[in-house]
Amino acid sequence: MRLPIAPTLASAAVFVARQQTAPTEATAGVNNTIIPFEPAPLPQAHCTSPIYCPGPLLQAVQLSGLFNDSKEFVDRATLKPVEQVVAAFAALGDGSGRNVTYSELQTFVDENFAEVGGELVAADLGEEFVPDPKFLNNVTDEVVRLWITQVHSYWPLLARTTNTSALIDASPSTSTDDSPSPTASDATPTSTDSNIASTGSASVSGRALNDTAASLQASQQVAAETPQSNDSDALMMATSSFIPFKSPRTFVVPGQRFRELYYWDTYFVILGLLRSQLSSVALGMLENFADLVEQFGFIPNGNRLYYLNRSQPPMLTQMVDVYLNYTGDATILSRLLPLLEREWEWWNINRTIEITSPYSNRTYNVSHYDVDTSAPRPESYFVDWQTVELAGKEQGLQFTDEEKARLYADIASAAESGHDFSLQRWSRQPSFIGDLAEPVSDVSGTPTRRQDDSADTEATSTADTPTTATIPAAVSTSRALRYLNTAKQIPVDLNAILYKNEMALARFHNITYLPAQSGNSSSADAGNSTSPSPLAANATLVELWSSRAAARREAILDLHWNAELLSFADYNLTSSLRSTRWSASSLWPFWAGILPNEFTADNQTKEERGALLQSAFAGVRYLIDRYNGSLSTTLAATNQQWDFPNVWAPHTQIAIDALRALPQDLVRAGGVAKPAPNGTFELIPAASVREDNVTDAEPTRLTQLGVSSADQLPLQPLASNLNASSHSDEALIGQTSPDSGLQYVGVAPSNVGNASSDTELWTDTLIRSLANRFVASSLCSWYATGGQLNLSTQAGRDRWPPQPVPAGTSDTGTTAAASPGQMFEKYSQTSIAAAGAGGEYQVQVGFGWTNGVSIYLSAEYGDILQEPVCA
Ligand SMILES: OC[C@H]1O[C@H](O[C@H]2O[C@H](CO)[C@@H](O)[C@H](O)[C@H]2O)[C@H](O)[C@@H](O)[C@@H]1O
Repeated sequence: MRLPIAPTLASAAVFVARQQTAPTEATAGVNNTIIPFEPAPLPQAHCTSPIYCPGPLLQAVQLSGLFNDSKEFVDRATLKPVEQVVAAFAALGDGSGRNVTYSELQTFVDENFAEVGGELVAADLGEEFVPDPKFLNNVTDEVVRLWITQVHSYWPLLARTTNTSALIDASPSTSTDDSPSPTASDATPTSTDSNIASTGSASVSGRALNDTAASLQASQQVAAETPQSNDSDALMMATSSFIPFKSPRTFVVPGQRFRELYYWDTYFVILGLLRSQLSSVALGMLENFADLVEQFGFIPNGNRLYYLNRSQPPMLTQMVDVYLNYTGDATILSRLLPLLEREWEWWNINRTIEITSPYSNRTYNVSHYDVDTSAPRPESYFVDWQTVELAGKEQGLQFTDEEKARLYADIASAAESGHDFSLQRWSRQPSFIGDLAEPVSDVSGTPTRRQDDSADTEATSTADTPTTATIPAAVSTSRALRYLNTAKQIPVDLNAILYKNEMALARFHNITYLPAQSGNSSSADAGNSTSPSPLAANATLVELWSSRAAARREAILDLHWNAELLSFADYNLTSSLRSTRWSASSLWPFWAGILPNEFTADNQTKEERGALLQSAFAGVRYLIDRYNGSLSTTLAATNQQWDFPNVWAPHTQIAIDALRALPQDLVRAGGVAKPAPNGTFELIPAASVREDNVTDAEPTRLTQLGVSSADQLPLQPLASNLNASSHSDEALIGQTSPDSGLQYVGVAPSNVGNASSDTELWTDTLIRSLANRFVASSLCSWYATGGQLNLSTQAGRDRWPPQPVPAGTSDTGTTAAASPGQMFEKYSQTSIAAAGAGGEYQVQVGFGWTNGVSIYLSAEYGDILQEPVCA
């Protein structure tokens, strides 16, 4: 959206301009404002487009304030060949990129760029799309069934394919298998190499991601009609940031500003697509990812040129696994298995380091997020540039060029994690998240900062440098990204994913199967074998992948498992300690099937070990009791979107799958949910742990949730109607809400469904609660934004009367008219009928993974999902 001149951004542009050394005419009025030029961004090896990658043109446009969201510019195709656009930009100002004015730039953008999204068109799902897929029969509650039927109907709104009439693939290198595509894995051993050590650690200089970006530009030529001519033959070669696939297959986008294919989102989308009987769409997405691995050796964050320097949580192997399990179609492995191995090699070479455990002195290869960049993310240029370049002006943080480059890399690395941003997970010393100055705004106006501020007392200087600093108390949340050091964290979820991938690769090599036949949807890419012979299982590769998995399991148990707290956690290379703060990432190893020795050793009875296993989830149980919503990412209220109170579909899914992955005999031995006469907080394991190695602080007694007492956690605000919305929170009962002045009362936790029997196993209780909570969040938020349920009874219609569509929310980001009622990308743990908030962009709707997980939960747990209470 072009802003006439948005007051905030325009004034920011003026403000920014005044920081520069370049001449400025700011006083002559905003249209004559000089766009900042210095410091010019450094050229980037993995992003070389003169338009969509860091350079004078991108910097001028993104810092001008012309676009409210930097992503809008980089998603616009040009109307002219790239050379002409670059030449037009060079003619502005004094010809060097300096002294360009706002109004000049506005004209330049108008004349040279198309509207966003032209490379994609809505895809027709054809006859495969049925309005009433079989899974609906599993959903017993009428409210849930009517809602999820509509959610299922949103797939066509999110289905896209390449607009072939707008794209001319001019690059043979992107459309043939045999074209030179020098990537990481070309230079590395394949899985037939059994020398694991040879592919061990990586350094920046060892990065093998080649400069494919320049050659890629030729593949993104857009056929565009010149706006100056009515001649329909006047097609000319334009360009865009879109990376086309080999075939224009259908794929599902997250929605709204996320108008391309996203990597880790797709795992959760596919879970829903399969249950919606859209397996060919799921397969097409697997094939799209296969194209990307063939072309680049890895899967970029999304299929945009500006995402080529980073990936996302590596979930393709898991996508293949769920597809294979659901459809039984092992033929897909003939094309995909070598590419899954190739992707693993990329992570091994580019994102794996060798570290020695302080706990055991053993050395391991572990993976982390570590993007090679020294410039702002093109799609978030404005905010990144502010974070880094205004650090001196705003906070007295005098970054060296090297420190600036490091911070840009840590910002991009957080984006690679998929958790952009979490101050708790990616800050230098997560235990020192200060008394952040800005309150969380979406929690009924109640600041929900942690009350344990003891660690902040010495960190109040605003001139700390990032090499030593934690987040000072006085720093606002929007500026706290200056304290990221993502690459120094060893993320427990990433290593759990890679472990699970290694296990899956071992399994895949243990299958004998027929390769794809011609006529099969994957055959076009798999070759034209007319009489395929079976591909045999390969014992050597089973052994190789099993040993890789075993090595990573050892590392995870050593570095990430806290046996006293019975919890996994990220490992922090700066403090050489596991994090003491709880996050949903702690559940991923259980999802991956890693069971620590405490639960398997035979020095305890099975019942004792079963009880211990239940304690490993005591924190999760307490969070369900304490808050209204599903599981949030962390318990630190930082105003970043991957911290409290935001709830994301992936975490509910992984938590449920973690519980499902536990060995059933142990679960049965653990029995029903333990009684908690004094409240469930008391069930949470606690231990004396060191929170950091920087100060000489004594070990602190902390629970699995990273606090010593319940009152150190953010509050669950009460709505004015206590009876309808409040629920059991034993730590707060009797206290007065600072928000409403009302007393907290104890009533049964809401929106958790009903126990199937008195003997319901503890895991089933948690699964039922989590599934109901997530469905309640997405259903209630959908209803609150105009979603309509046409119930069969008058009583039902009275409970769910049509809601007005609130002003400003009628644009679903898909097709507005078709669906009032919004499915959000994120929700809130403290409110059952609200979207999540915080972060660098407006909360988005559509929404791929929310719909996928909602459909999955309805299909798998339709018999225990209940009509929610939305008040
Ligand atoms: O533009 C800012 C960032 O947006 C993306 O991240 C968020 O949306 C993605 C799509 O749903 C999701 O995969 C990610 O987990 C979200 O945090 C993008 O992936 C980032 O790279 C980008 O910088």
